[in-house]
Amino acid sequence: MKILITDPIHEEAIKILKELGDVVVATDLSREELLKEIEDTDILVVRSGTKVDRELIERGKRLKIIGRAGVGVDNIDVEAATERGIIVVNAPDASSISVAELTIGLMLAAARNIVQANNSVKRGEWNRKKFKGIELYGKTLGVVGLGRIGQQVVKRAKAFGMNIIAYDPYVSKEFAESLGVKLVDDLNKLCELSDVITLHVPLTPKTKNMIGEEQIKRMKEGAIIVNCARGGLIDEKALYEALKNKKIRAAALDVFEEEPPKNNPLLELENLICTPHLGASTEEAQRAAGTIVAEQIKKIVNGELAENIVNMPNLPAEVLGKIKPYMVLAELLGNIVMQVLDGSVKRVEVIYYGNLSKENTDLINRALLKGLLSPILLAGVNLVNAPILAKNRGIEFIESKSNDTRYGNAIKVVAEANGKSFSLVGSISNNKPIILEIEGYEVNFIPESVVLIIRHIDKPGMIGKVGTILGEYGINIAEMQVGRKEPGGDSVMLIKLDHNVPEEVLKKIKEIENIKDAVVVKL
Ligand SMILES: NC(=O)c1ccc[n+]([C@@H]2O[C@H](COP(=O)([O-])OP(=O)(O)OC[C@H]3O[C@@H](n4cnc5c(N)ncnc54)[C@H](O)[C@@H]3O)[C@@H](O)[C@H]2O)c1
Ligand SMILES: O=C(O)[C@H](O)COP(=O)(O)O
Repeated sequence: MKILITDPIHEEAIKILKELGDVVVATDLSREELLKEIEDTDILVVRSGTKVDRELIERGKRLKIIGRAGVGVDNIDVEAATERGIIVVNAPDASSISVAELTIGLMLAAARNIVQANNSVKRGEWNRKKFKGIELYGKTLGVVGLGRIGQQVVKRAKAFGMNIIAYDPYVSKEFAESLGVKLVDDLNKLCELSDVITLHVPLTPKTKNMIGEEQIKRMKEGAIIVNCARGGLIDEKALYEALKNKKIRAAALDVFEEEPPKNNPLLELENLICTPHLGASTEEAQRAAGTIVAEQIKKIVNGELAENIVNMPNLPAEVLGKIKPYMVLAELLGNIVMQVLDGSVKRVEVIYYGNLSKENTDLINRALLKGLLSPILLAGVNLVNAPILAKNRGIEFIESKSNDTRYGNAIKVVAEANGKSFSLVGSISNNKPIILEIEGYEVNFIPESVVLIIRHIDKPGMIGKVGTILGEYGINIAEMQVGRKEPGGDSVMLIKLDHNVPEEVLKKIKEIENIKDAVVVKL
């Protein structure tokens, strides 16, 4: 397995990755070299320096995982990766404290002209008047984005005696209050009220240029603005004008719209201080980002669920622990359904029962679709792309939740293909998937190995006839059960076998009088 690392990552992370495969560290590749290297790469590990676009992803025919040793995935075409079933994984918590500390550092530097004063002294000057600053104490700090980093900034700014307000439409007033922050419901209002503004939101179409001419116009005369989030959040032209005419006292940027900045007029301004995207560049953050992402990759390679997969819902470890057995069950149910229907599935309905119906079932749905598609698609179905693949094949997927407790925590799957329908109810017993109902008939059956599913009319001797044919061909029965609603009526036989059933044996079984249908399911 080839693991290609194209940005500098911590040596501890490289050590972990070396246990998994052949690591190639190549941090100075040209675009052409990168396009060549990716062709036989299984796992790509990057930071923000490598542009992982659609072209690169499509060239990576063997690519299965893209690891981002850091937070932002805006340099990765996650959509293109998802379509190919490539898992994108990152380390979202690794650098929050480092970025918050840099933010505070830049805020202080901007308020006290530390950078300009340092440069002046080094030039041989001693100008105490020119560099008079302002205190942060008692000033209002406007935090845009109250996520991981925003919260760390709040904690630290409180120690300076700042009054903190925040704008984040996705957090509650109560949550903000618990941090000692007053939430404002409008970005313009935050701009009007703040002495210092700091940005901690992701760059999305919605947040692009969120600080523009209008917002700057609303700001207090002499406000300070800090951006340690992403270039592109601030309209750099508007910022340039405001810094030049001193409407804004100072700006401190760790990030630029184009990195590294080329011919950017902002760099000529005395009241603009900056760092070259250093937010996460500390020993601690780099060790954490690298090792977290390497451990996540290790989990995925070992077939375990990783917590930080970007193109799948992320659930807290304790929730994941609870639903994991049901993911195994759902995948199994989907697999059985497809093998039984053996046709073009048009519609799949899943119903969750018991306490399971209260959980986030997205991952279970994905597992079900993965199980459903695996028997018919040669390769490449995984939890990431299963919903897209199902949609592309025109499969209608319907999920509902029931508070009916008759099965306990259970999953019912009803699917239709070529005018035929098939249903199964499954649950977990002693940590193992179990079938509780098949086509409405109650059973209690652990599905594994090879299962022969027979629909028949309940007549004396049916089991014997099937058993005799299997015996003639040396096929051993490990377990068998019959589900029926009434004696003499339609019934279902479930037979677990130690060996596969050849076509001719299946044909003979189907020819037995009163047998309506027989299918072999391999698990
Ligand atoms: N400078 C660096 O080296 C560096 C390092 C790490 C992260 N970052 C960047 O910092 C930013 C924040 O990272 P984080 O880990 O705190 O992210 P996060 O996901 O934990 O928090 C983002 C917050 O922004 C809020 N938000 C989203 N859209 C918003 C909008 N339109 N208006 C207001 N709030 C909105 C969300 O509700 C969330 O609370 C990201 O852009 C990330 O890429 C930069
Ligand atoms: O999103 C991030 O993690 C930061 O922007 C840091 O990027 P870097 O890993 O390239 O330093």
